[in-house]
Amino acid sequence: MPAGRLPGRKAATAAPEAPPIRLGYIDYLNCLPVYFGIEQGAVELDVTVQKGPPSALNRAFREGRLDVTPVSSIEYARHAADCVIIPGLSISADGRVASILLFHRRPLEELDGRPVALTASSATSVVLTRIILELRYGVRPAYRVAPPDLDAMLAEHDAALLIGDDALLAAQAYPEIPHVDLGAEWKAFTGHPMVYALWVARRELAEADPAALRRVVRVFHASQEYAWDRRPEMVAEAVARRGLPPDVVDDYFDLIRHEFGPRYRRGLVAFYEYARRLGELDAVPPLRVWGEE
Ligand SMILES: C=C(O[C@@H]1C=C(C(=O)O)C=C[C@H]1O)C(=O)O
Repeated sequence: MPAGRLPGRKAATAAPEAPPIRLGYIDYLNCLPVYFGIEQGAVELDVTVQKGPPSALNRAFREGRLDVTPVSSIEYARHAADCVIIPGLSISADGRVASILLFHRRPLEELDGRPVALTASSATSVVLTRIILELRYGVRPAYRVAPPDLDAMLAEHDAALLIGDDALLAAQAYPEIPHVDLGAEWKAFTGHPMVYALWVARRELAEADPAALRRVVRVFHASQEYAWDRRPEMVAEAVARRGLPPDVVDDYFDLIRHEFGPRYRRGLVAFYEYARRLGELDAVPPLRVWGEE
């Protein structure tokens, strides 16, 4: 669906003059279980939608062009003062994730000083790649940001990071190219689940119109319930959208988690600690979850 309004109807309780919420939507299957009910018009929310890769939504939010959106978890840490975290929601996995993949032409232990391509779509997984390569494997490659095209990336680099649907599709298209799953690597290295993205709202909006934000939170939860109650339809929609085999999509929807409980929060703080150690963060920010402050 192009950027524009989702088919959800205007909420009856919205103030008539309230402008629609500007909502971000990561254009990957990992967001479908959160937005399926809204897309299908099953739950009401007055929104305009901007779709894009995480890096584009990170930037749009930073520049004040979105009110509520998923952002890379590292992006939250870099701009924590300007936003609040929507409770009970994330894009996470407890180990293998299937969509955060480092494809490699030589063993990871041999990547010291070698060129490694990092997808321009990511922020969090770029840092995760550094943590795994530098702290787990003890190598320090020469990183370059590149568009998410595996052929082009590996023509000039010894390894390439892809995320989201690009990674799911590349694993199907290039079964002969070895890859590691960075969610599994993170779990083996730290024992923690990994939180890749958080939904955030502009702090200004949270303070000026808490009722609007409460509505959004309710709708997100209702939309997810709708999605999981209709898992076969959701899988069929995902298959139609991306042309992935149904069993791959089904497996993916088992792996990807949207919770943000204590274990996931500890995993996120551990990730921030490592990021700080690598100079990717000045400090580990507090997790400011809306309603808990
Ligand atoms: C698990 C994923 O989570 C994501 C990874 C992100 C990142 O690396 O910055 C940001 C948002 C999510 O899309 C994925 O995209 O595969």
